[in-house]
Amino acid sequence: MSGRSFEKFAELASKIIAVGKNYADHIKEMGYAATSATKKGEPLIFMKPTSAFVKEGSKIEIPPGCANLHHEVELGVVIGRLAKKVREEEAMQYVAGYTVALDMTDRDLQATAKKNGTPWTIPKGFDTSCPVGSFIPKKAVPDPHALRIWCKVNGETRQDGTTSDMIFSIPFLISYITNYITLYPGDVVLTGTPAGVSGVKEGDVIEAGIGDLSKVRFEVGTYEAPAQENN
Ligand SMILES: CC(=O)CC(=O)C(=O)O
Ligand SMILES: [Mg+2]
Repeated sequence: MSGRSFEKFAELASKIIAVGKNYADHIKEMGYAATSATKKGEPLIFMKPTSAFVKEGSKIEIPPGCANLHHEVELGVVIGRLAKKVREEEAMQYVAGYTVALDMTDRDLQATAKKNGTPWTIPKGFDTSCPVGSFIPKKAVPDPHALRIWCKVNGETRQDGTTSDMIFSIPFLISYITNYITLYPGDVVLTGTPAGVSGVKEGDVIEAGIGDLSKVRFEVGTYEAPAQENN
């Protein structure tokens, strides 16, 4: 993204790589047996399409047929340089900054996918499933593993955790992911959610933040077709 501002990360062709089961309290609330994300003790990785990005000012759309839409507040890591097979010790050099993100999830559809062993593409990747805040430059965050991360629905606190509770650290995750998938400037890595995920419905207001660094506000709504232009 040379010469371009990272403020635009959500408008470019940026991948969203998401990490699941990275906080023990969330693993517990979801009823998972072990604290390792996978049988091999490696992180659980999935992707969201770029069409999942939504910025403040637009609504989070409830996907068709969804009766159980959950919020998951997450620290988003914005990649600054092409990263391929990066060593853990050098991984932070590839970080441009951070953002507050929501990993919106159709929980019923995800449960069905888990039961059937099918991918989470629709339950995690539907349009507007990745609301993001503004870009926070790396220099504004002395320690990304010591940040309060919180989420409120209609003013009521639902999630209040700390990034110090991540099971897999940011350098480990970048190294692990780039061993398989090359990351490009503007790509975003969602680092998992702490406990407290809960359902939202039309009209609810979700606020989320990372410490005092960044705060976002999104309203939950339904899809509104753009007005037809008369030729
Ligand atoms: C169980 C999940 O939905 C995994 C996930 O996204 C997480 O943040 O943990
Ligand atoms: Mg998540």
